[in-house]
Amino acid sequence: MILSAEKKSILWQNYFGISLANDQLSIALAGNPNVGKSTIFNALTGLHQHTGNWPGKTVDNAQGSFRYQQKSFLIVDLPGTYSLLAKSVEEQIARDFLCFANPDVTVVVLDATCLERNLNLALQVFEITPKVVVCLNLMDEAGKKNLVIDIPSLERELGVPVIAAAARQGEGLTELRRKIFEVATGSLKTNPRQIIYSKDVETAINELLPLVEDIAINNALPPRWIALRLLDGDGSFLKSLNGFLANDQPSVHSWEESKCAL
Ligand SMILES: Nc1nc2c(ncn2[C@@H]2O[C@H](COP(=O)(O)OP(=O)(O)OP(=O)(O)O)[C@@H](O)[C@H]2O)c(=O)[nH]1
Ligand SMILES: [Mg+2]
Repeated sequence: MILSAEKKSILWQNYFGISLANDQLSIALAGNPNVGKSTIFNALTGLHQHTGNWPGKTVDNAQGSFRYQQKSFLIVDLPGTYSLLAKSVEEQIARDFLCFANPDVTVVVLDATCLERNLNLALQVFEITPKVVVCLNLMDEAGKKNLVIDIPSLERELGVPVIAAAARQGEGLTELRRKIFEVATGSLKTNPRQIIYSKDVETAINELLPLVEDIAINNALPPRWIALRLLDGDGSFLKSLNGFLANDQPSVHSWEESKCAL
């Protein structure tokens, strides 16, 4: 379900302490630590930035805005995370934002010098939202290591736009803005690669789906993602989900109630 602009801006204020205007398109900037997220954030937003803390946490929060093709964009620089199976506070913040904020586009920044490790996060984000642009940053460093990356093939394999960039040198950012615009406005449709798990896991997912569907619909969060976290026994995610349902979706039953139905 797509949240209305009004409902989304209330949710952002209440849950994330971020002021999102009704006519603004929203961008989440995610990636492993130290891959150049803040460099990209600074290059896109210039002086139009606002920093603070995430509500109730001592972790920095940076938001900024820019205009492109007569549209205003609000971009949120998320803490670096290796995985959405969150352990640290930083990882929980990034995971909660990606799961509950419903950004119009998520930019996943990858380090081109260690693609394999970085792709893990991209594949996890694909399970939450199709509206993804991959920014393959540090291409200059990859060049120094004689790494050659076949971008069109990677794009085909991933099913989302892949932009090669060297953000410190300002390379790739014009194309990045264009793809952000196209995915956020829906003029470019993506089809991110989905992980198919073992037969047993897929059977278990299918058994859980009917039980989590109405939670998922009200949250704009794919039921499959919720089912996977239940199978993981991911207590941190379930706690966040309950908190979110209690604060913003009081009409939706909590996970504790759904568990009774299982
Ligand atoms: N060579 C090169 N260095 C870059 C590039 N992009 C960013 N850097 C450098 O990489 C370092 C980390 O960049 P940040 O933008 O702070 O990375 P980050 O992802 O925000 O890091 P965390 O917030 O700690 O997760 C800085 O020294 C940047 O100047 C690039 O494309 N090429
Ligand atoms: Mg940073």
